[in-house]
Amino acid sequence: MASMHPITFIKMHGLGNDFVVLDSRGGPAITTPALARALGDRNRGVGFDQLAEIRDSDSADYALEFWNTDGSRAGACGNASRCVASLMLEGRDAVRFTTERGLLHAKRAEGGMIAVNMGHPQLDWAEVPLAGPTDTAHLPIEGDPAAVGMGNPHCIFFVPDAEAVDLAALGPGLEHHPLFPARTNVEFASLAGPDHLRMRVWERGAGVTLACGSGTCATAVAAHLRGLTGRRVTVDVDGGRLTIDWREDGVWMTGPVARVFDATLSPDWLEAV
Ligand SMILES: N[C@H](CCC[C@H](N)C(=O)O)C(=O)O
Repeated sequence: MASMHPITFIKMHGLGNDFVVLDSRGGPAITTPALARALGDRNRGVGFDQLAEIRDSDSADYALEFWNTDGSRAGACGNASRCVASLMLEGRDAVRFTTERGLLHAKRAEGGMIAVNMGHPQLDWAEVPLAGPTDTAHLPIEGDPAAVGMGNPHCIFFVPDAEAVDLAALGPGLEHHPLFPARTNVEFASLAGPDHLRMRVWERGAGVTLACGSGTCATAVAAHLRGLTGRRVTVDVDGGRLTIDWREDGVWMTGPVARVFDATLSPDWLEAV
């Protein structure tokens, strides 16, 4: 892939859910499926769970586009949204940005944390999307999972012990289950205490990750709808802790972010992509 200008990027993570952030505002979009796959290669590229590209927006402060390591697009990514917001919040109290699912908001929270409103959950089968009319609260899949959309699809299982689940063994089959025509992210959660969940995730297009913001929101929504928790919960994922608050104006997610390094892609490497 030839490029006229050096491409710089920022490596970030939220609870170990790691990202390459590209900023192509003021110019043409950079990411292609081939570039996402090459950059996502942890041996020959940089490595990430998702790539987030910042674009210009007519209606908000900026727009965000998300890519998985397999070169597919993701409609939502909560942790990358929080990471990019932390950059954009410099000198501002709040930011508004557009994603595939619409307008979202983010702001600073206590202790250096960043909070993002991930919007309203999608509980209708067509919105998730599922393959046909189905009760999203109880899917006809062994283990009685629920389906929740957060701008991307999630299939959530409540199990006695999330830590005992073999994600790598179960993830691929569920990601490609025929009930989910756009594939799905898969979460396994157990109740760790009052309004406290333990959750682990297999991500569509990326595999096992240490955290998934949209998945945490979807799990908190499903847990509340099943009567397991209130509307505000603490969720422990493999990479740390997120707080989810399902309010009137949407599902808020609060947690830490980290900027790891800034770098420039080598033109020679880019040429070979
Ligand atoms: N890690 C992201 C979700 C990526 C979802 C992606 N794997 C998809 O294809 O939907 C998050 O923090 O929300």
